[in-house]
Amino acid sequence: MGEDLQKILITEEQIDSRLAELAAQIDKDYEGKDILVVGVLKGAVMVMADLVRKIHTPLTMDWMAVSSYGSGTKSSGVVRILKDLETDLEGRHVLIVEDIIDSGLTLSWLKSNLESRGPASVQIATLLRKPEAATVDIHVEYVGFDIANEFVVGYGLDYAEKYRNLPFIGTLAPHVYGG
Ligand SMILES: O=P(O)(O)OC[C@H]1O[C@H](OP(=O)(O)OP(=O)(O)O)[C@H](O)[C@@H]1O
Ligand code: HPA
Ligand SMILES: [Mg+2]
Repeated sequence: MGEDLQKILITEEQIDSRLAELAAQIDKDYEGKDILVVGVLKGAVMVMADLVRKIHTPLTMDWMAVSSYGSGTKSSGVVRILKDLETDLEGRHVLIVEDIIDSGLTLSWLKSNLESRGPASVQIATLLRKPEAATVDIHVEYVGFDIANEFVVGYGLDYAEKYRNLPFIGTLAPHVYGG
């Protein structure tokens, strides 16, 4: 797997300390409330697992699976629900946890979908964001790192379902894409 990588963009240690900062901010902002943390499968699994363990505010977890990428590197723009939440959102403080905001299409669709279910609030936490790739304007409360507009893998992020288990964020060598 090593020869598939071009470079490491964000190390395991950098991810860990940035998530601790985000968790501290979340604890401050949600003081006195219960949070319903919604993880977006499959990419957000690692962020979700590591972030919630650093949050001290009472919380429950639920999962949603949506997909807009299929097996390629470009968003199709069509978001499909593959698995819905099991929780009633009425009156809940919802915090969506994502691995990455790229075009923003997935989250902008997901946020309005969840907002239509009567929650008290819906906010977003994402490990990564690509400001140059945004095609929709979406307000995000908690951002781990803004990165350049290149395809990244690791720490939950895949290319054709591979590399999710890398403990860091990296970029792929051109030969992996068939280049
Ligand atoms: O901002 P966007 O351009 O919409 O891209 C971001 C979304 O795309 C990826 O998910 P994907 O649909 O590939 O599913 P996965 O999490 O199972 O990999 C990623 O995990 C985000 O959910
Ligand atoms: O850069 C990316 N890498 C992996 N999956 C993704 N889904 C959206 N953007 C990306
Ligand atoms: Mg995802």
